[in-house]
Amino acid sequence: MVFMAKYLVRAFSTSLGRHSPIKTVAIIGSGLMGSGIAQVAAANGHTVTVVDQTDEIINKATAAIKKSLGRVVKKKFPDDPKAQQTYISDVMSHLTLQTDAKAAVKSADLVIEAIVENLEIKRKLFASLDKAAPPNTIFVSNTSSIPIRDIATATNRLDRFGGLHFFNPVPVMKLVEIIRLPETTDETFTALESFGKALGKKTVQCKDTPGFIVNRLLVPYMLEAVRLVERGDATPQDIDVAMKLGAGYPMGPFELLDYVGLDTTKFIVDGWHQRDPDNPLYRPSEILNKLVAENKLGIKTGQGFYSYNNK
Ligand SMILES: CCCCCCC[C@H](O)CC(=O)SCCNC(=O)CCNC(=O)[C@H](O)C(C)(C)COP(=O)([O-])OP(=O)([O-])OC[C@H]1O[C@@H](n2cnc3c(N)ncnc32)[C@H](O)[C@@H]1OP(=O)([O-])[O-]
Ligand SMILES: NC(=O)c1ccc[n+]([C@@H]2O[C@H](COP(=O)([O-])OP(=O)(O)OC[C@H]3O[C@@H](n4cnc5c(N)ncnc54)[C@H](O)[C@@H]3O)[C@@H](O)[C@H]2O)c1
Repeated sequence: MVFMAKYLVRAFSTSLGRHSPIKTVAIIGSGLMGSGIAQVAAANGHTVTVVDQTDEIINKATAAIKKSLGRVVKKKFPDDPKAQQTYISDVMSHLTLQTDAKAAVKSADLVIEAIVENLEIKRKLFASLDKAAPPNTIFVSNTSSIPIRDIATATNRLDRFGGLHFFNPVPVMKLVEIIRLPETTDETFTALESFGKALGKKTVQCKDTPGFIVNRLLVPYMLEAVRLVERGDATPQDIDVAMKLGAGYPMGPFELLDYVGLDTTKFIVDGWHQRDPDNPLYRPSEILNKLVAENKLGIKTGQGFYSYNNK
């Protein structure tokens, strides 16, 4: 009986992935996350339009996707350059990159927002997309730290709104958190779950609680690492070595901060500090503020806690 129940659960969850009602996806924001999500959605057969603010940014994103696909095919088709090229061309043929968000959402089953971590900018975007997209289109935000409700109330579709939180680098990280509002319908939730599975990800669900699951635990850890340095207790290099070799993490906290982006990190810390000013966990960090003021944002600008100019 137990075996039968397990079998049915597994069969159902597999069929969910295969029969995702989401075929056409618009992704707003072509940075680290938007380009990664676009790549994975296109590689799994979705028709994807990615939107950003300028052609220059779009070109950069196209190059980043091709570079990442280059890494994927090396593993998928070792020693077969022709198959590698065919795969890359096929994925790219499912992708359009452009600058008109309203046009992009007109035929989308799902809109994924992956723009800068700023509530007012996200609300403004969603308010305008709400008017341009068909009524049945589902909207999600990939926000790291902003309550989904605060973003969703800019629209009139709370029943078709949720959070879909991917992890960086999207082509490699296997998890997607699905955030559900009380108004999110079962139909919307199931569609998001099947979309996550269709992308080959493991999904977990969480209420609209600060940081959801992963960032609720990760952010205090990362900030405590920065405070160790601010107190002069240890260097970033030694802390990174310690956490990799002593705790088994694939990256140390400073490598990960540079990887995630120090601007995104600062947006998260400032937002949580504003919401919860007495909580010492989210006290602003002097080092982080200084690096961001100097446009040292991590890997994406070539300099953060570490320098990447020679890489
Ligand atoms: C204040 C706090 C702030 C918190 C912010 C939160 C942010 C956010 O909301 C949540 C997050 O995302 S949190 C962040 C969550 N993220 C983490 O915690 C990440 C932690 N880091 C890691 O898991 C690893 O260091 C990496 C996977 C990044 C690199 O692995 P590695 O072993 O050091 O180096 P490797 O050997 O080069 O790569 C290994 C394999 O991956 C492949 N590949 C890599 N990049 C690729 C790409 N872009 N495309 C395609 N493929 C890519 C590569 O080809 C290779 O394949 P192979 O078949 O094995 O040859
Ligand atoms: N960096 C991470 O590791 C990570 C992980 C998970 C979630 N997130 C979240 O994903 C979102 C994007 O983060 P990112 O790291 O990809 O940022 P990023 O800075 O790499 O990219 C953001 C992109 O959005 C574009 N953009 C800004 N406003 C826009 C608008 N109005 N219309 C169209 N494009 C616009 C920018 O030009 C930029 O290309 C944020 O909400 C962030 O919190 C980030």
